[in-house]
Amino acid sequence: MKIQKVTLIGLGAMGVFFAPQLEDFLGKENFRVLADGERKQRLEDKGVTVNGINHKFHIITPDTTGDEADLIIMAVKDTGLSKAIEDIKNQVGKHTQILCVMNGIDSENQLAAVYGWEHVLYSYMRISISMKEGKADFNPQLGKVHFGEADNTELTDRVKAVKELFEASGIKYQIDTDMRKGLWFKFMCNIGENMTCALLEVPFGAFRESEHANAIRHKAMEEVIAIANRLGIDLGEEDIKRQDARIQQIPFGNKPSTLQDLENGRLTEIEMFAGKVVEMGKELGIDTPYNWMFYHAIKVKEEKLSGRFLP
Ligand SMILES: NC(=O)C1=CN([C@@H]2O[C@H](COP(=O)(O)OP(=O)(O)OC[C@H]3O[C@@H](n4cnc5c(N)ncnc54)[C@H](OP(=O)(O)O)[C@@H]3O)[C@@H](O)[C@H]2O)C=CC1
Ligand SMILES: CC(C)(CO)C(=O)C(=O)O
Repeated sequence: MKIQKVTLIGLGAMGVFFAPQLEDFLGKENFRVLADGERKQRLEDKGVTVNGINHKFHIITPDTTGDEADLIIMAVKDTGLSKAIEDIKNQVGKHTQILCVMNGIDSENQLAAVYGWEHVLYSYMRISISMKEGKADFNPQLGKVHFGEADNTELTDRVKAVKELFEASGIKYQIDTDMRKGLWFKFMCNIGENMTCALLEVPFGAFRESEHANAIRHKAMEEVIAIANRLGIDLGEEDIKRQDARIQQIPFGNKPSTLQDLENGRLTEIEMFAGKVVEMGKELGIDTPYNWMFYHAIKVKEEKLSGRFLP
């Protein structure tokens, strides 16, 4: 299996981690961005500017038929996932593989429910990029896409094919031996960090200085560990310690995406973060009071965005 044609849906912060290198390697015809309507027009007219270079990628629409991709990369937000799952329909052929690089632990399940696990690999990102008005500046060497089967003790043909593509196009990647653990570790960090920072309106720097911010972060992460353990995922206190050390190195003023969403007047991915923890806690009989509070408090912050409580 060789990947020659790639379709990306979601040319935002995470999408631009891949797009320039894939276009360089595959050529303009074989690297396509899926979009329609006003979004297509905007991407064709203005493109996106990545590290100072303007790119106008080859845009195709969801109704394009007979031109399936070997690989689909999905980099939309949770709020756009259901529509994106529909939009890729004509891109999925017999051998197509899909990487959905979103945060959270559920996007792969949602994709597999529609297209089948034979088309879906696990994936998540470890890099922070912020995109505003079609512009993003970042060092692609400082982050990675993680991907693979649930268990990668031995690489399957489809994982080898994606690995070969990323190597050839210079995209930094990592294949975790246990991808489900990787995904849940990232989820646990997002719950602790994104939710706490969004609730308290503080940047990552708060975790260097405030025992109170860390107390909330730790309790929220412990709820994720309790759920993960019940599902047989080997996450524990040592993983919290690992992240405690790492968090000291994040630039003081950086903000997780949930706080950035609120500050930019956008709805957040609260349903796939605290919402999912509360939902799974209920199903498994595990109390999740910290995530319950995050869920409802951040929902109120979203309601405030529309000016709902102005006197
Ligand atoms: N940003 C970060 O640092 C990180 C983000 N993540 C995760 O990655 C995922 C993506 O986040 P991010 O890249 O920041 O989000 P962005 O909002 O920057 O990008 C999402 C992109 O998807 C586009 N889009 C949405 N729906 C469709 C559709 N149906 N067809 C075509 N394009 C569509 C949006 O277009 P438009 O703008 O026109 O609406 C936008 O360009 C999220 O789950 C996030 O949590 C993970 C790690 C780090
Ligand atoms: C960039 C990073 C890793 C920081 O928590 C993230 O996933 C987010 O902001 O949503």
